[in-house]
Amino acid sequence: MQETTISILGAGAWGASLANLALANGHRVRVWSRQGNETLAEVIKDADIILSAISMKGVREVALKIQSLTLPPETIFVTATKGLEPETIYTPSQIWQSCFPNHPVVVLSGPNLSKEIDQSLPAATVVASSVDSAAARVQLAFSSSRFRVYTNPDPVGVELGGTLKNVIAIAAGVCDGLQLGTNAKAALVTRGLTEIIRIGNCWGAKTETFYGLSGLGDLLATCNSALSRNYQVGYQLASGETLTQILAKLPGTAEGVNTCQVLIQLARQQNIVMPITEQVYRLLQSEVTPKQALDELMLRDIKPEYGY
Ligand SMILES: NC(=O)C1=CN([C@@H]2O[C@H](COP(=O)(O)OP(=O)(O)OC[C@H]3O[C@@H](n4cnc5c(N)ncnc54)[C@H](OP(=O)(O)O)[C@@H]3O)[C@@H](O)[C@H]2O)C=CC1
Ligand SMILES: O=C(CO)COP(=O)(O)O
Repeated sequence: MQETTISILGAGAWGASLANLALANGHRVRVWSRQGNETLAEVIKDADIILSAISMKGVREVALKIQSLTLPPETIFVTATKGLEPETIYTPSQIWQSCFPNHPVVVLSGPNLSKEIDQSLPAATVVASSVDSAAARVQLAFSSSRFRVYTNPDPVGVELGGTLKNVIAIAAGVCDGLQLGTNAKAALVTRGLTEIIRIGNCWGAKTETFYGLSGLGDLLATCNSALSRNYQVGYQLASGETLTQILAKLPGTAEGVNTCQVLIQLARQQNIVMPITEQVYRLLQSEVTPKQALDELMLRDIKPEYGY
């Protein structure tokens, strides 16, 4: 395998897992975090690939810092963040691309609970870019017998699958916390996917992408695992804890909390019907209890399965 210099930005759970995957493949790997001793300039020097696993709230700040540094034009940016910027409704890849218009940007997203990856359990993911050669380079750099990497030509669709499922994972946690059963969970996840496709199409994402690993695949993983922080938020809300209490003890980031706010803003502006997302939003705002949110969903007007 071609040895590559990979700089990972963010030493949280996902950044650390991705750094270990790259190290195991024999690449030169450097990791930057706010807590580290090395400067950003030192860490990204001579990087072939700069991979960001920074949580959404820090993406633009770090991208702007790198903008002031000099980079060779062939440096590839990879983004593994699953969130939306509230002010612009940009996805992370759109932020990186707007800051670095002449560099290839690749999205990496899939059903990838970091704790399982850290145990070397098998997993698959997707890398997507408008620059095929960049996606192929990242695919090669991260592929191994325990991490199967597919390419996809729809970066925004791949990215939104990972981002939008976090809101449905909060709802899935509530569903399990209330012990509503397997039928309810299947209905919730399936109707959740309908909402994801409905709003995802607004960004120009392809419907078929949402049926792939980065969409349905990640939705299934996150809605069915206690390892998911977003699922945990919902599960603990169902047991009566407040959002403040839950977030205070949550290990790491649950991006779905902020993503839900951004989605509701967009859905209301564009008149997109998103009943599950709406109830998750109201629950996070303490406007409804989990039981009231369930009743609101079950008692909506009856309608055909497809269409609004
Ligand atoms: N964990 C997982 O299983 C997966 C996570 N993801 C996504 O990856 C992203 C990161 O998740 P995860 O690693 O779990 O989260 P963590 O909370 O564990 O880590 C977040 C990282 O972002 C950094 N960060 C936050 N704000 C800033 C800032 N302003 N400037 C610089 N660095 C900042 C943190 O730095 P510091 O330590 O200094 O606070 C930390 O390194 C999220 O978008 C998540 O949805 C995607 C797939 C799997
Ligand atoms: O995105 C993830 C798995 O693919 C991680 O999910 P959480 O952020 O909910 O832990």
